[in-house]
Amino acid sequence: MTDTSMTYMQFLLNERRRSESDRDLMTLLHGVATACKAISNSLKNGALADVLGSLESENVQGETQKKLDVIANDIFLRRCEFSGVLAAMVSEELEEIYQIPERFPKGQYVLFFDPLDGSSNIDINVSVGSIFSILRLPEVPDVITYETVLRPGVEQVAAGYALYGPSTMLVLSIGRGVDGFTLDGNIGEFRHTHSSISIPPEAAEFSINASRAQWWEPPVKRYIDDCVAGENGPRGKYFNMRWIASMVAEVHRILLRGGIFLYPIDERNSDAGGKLRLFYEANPMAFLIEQAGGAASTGRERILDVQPLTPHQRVPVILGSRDEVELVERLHKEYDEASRSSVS
Ligand SMILES: O=P(O)(O)OC[C@H]1O[C@](O)(COP(=O)(O)O)[C@@H](O)[C@@H]1O
Ligand SMILES: [Mg+2]
Ligand SMILES: [Mg+2]
Repeated sequence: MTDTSMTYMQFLLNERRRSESDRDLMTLLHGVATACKAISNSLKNGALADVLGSLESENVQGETQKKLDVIANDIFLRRCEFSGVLAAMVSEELEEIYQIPERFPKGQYVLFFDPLDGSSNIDINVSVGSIFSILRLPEVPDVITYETVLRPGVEQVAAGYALYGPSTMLVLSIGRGVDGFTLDGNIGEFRHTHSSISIPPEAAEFSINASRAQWWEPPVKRYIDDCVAGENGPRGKYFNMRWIASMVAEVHRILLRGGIFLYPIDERNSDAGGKLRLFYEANPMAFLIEQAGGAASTGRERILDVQPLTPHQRVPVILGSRDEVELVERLHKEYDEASRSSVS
């Protein structure tokens, strides 16, 4: 039974005592939670406050920025830059690395974040989120370059997300399982509501943007066709489908009731390497999913082992219940082997 009287701050202090995690990591995790509370507040008034709609500007991904993408980005920078524990920040909304201003002390941590995930849902009042990933540098160089921070996902020391839904939640791992907190509007504090979250290995629910089926690779087509075939098909059971178009909301559902989420590489996004970004979407979600007993793959490789090349790199994402992800990986392996043997 989760002791819901425990606040997020108390949880961090306990974790610090139990796992000798250093004080600086807890300071940063507190700053991130404060940023998420402020974003939750900005969202709450929706059309009553001037936060909906798009700007003229585009981000480094070539996407038109939503007002809230920029508001949330500023909130993260302002709430974390003075923490004294950061070496730099990397955001979906900033092309360059955000260097910590000279006037603030620096530390060894790098914060990667997607300030507002599920942006296409903001103006229609559907759940959105924020995603973060934390890396610890061996030392603090004077100037942080991308070479310094382009580390594989296995090196993350913490990751999590905030979900701005009917309630606001924060889900986090510091490498010792996954815990969830719900924002208590009466005291303005996150309280511990979900402890040691674990994903059931089997699943009967998939989520994928089916409008892209025409461009999928054969292994993905095969996997989805078999699910859709239901009881009379090769899987011998019914599979339900969900697509919220907010990765945070999909991952949250999977953490709580299992399932599989796929945003695979396809003919339309293959030049970009996929849709979702490695550093502030795929890596943090893969860290959480694995900590909860699930699996996260590109279809051909464990996401946390992907060797990063560029800061806003995209990768195929297939994550969730272990048995399902392993099945999708097997289908990719068989397909690649068959393709290779057919050309040789
Ligand atoms: O528009 P599509 O193809 O359904 O894609 C939805 C996906 O794109 C995203 O919105 C991308 O994230 P951002 O909103 O942070 O750019 C994911 O949250 C979601 O899973
Ligand atoms: Mg996103
Ligand atoms: Mg975003």
